[in-house]
Amino acid sequence: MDIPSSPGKFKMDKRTRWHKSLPKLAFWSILFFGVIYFLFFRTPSSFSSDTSRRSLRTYNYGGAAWEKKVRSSAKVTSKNGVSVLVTGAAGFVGSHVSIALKRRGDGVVGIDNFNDYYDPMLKLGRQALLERTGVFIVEGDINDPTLLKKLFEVVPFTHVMHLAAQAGVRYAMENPGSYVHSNIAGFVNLLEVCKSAEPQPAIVWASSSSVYGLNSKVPFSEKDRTDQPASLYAATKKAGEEIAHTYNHIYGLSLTGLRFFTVYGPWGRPDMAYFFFTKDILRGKSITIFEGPNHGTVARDFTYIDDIVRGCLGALDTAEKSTGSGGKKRGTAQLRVFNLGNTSPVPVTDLVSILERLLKVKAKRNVMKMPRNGDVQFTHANISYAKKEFGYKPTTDLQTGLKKFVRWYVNYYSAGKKADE
Ligand SMILES: O=C(O)[C@H]1O[C@H](OP(=O)(O)OP(=O)(O)OC[C@H]2O[C@@H](n3ccc(=O)[nH]c3=O)[C@H](O)[C@@H]2O)[C@H](O)[C@@H](O)[C@H]1O
Repeated sequence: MDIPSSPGKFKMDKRTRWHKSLPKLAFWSILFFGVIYFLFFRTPSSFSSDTSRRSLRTYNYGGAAWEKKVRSSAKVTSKNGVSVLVTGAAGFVGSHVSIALKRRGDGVVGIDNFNDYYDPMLKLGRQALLERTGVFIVEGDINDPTLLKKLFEVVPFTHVMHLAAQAGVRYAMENPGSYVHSNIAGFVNLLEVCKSAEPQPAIVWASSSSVYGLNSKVPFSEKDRTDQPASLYAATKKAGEEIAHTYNHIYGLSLTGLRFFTVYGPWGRPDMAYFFFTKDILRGKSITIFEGPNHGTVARDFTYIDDIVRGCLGALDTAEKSTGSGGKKRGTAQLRVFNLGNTSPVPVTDLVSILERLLKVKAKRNVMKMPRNGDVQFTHANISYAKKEFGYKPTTDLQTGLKKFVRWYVNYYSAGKKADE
């Protein structure tokens, strides 16, 4: 480094050193401005935002080879196939839906930011599965308008399956900003790009059973009130439903929201109770089971992933075209919201008993009063609307579904992958 060892020496060599330093100065200036350019103009806004989760890698998109991969992944191979952009494609539901669409001959391109909300190795594992099925996942953020516009330039997607989100009910108290960033800002950014796309795509997106919040009328029907969210997660999903209404009303976007009820299964999310209960039971660690007031039962309408995938495809297949063009509405467009549940709530204590039987290990149960952390005591879906519109009929009970999950879990983690600490 060109730092003077003494002030005297510096004084003596000042002029000659200044001239000698010019090329170095130019080099460092170019490097400095290059870094600034990269940070602020080349990377998506989310990358510099501390409200988003950290991404595994820097995003790198564009170029002939990249476009070729996108086009090839979007290639429709069946007669009535459609081309679908799946957001959150390396996520739990996103990966299963992408594979199902591709297998039936639709063109599928995924997008995912591979953040570290939970073990990114799992997302990479899902990505590898998708690659083998012929689905390319673009690494990038739904908050990046340049990337989304570019994708629509390369492929005129007929549909968007929007499954990217910051999930998890309780984590919203730890990192509220990440929910606003993904579930609100990200959704709006996506809709902005979709509204201007030619043709506008039809959009199917993930809402949540949590929008029912403190609603006590069961089973939950789409007509019930959803103005009492119990968590910020629920509030952002409810906000998404209102935002969907606005974009449908102003721009003629066809929008279908799906209220998923506690989805579980192979390749699931490690932040969900059935997943970390399995991990802790196998390790001999105690698990905490919540109970309601007066020792009341806490229960969930646990829904198996394959049933959810069928629901997603049904919603996509019955989605009508958007009606806008040139960024303007040209007629009334479809706006729908469906419950996708199992219609058979199971107490969390029963979930634990099923896991004990499947794992052949007794759980160390620690029962405690449900903290006020966003959880609700009970969920139960009325699914008659989805049944009527696209024949939605869940077929997997919790026992059967957990058996498949446990088989996957044991295989996956015994093959050398460690469950996240
Ligand atoms: O349907 C949804 O829209 C949401 O479903 C899921 O939320 P939840 O139904 O809350 O699932 P999950 O956390 O697995 O807790 C399951 C049960 O275990 C209880 N639970 C939980 C943790 C614990 O330590 N102890 C416990 O008893 C807990 O009280 C609860 O009764 C998704 O995570 C969420 O992203 C969203 O998609």
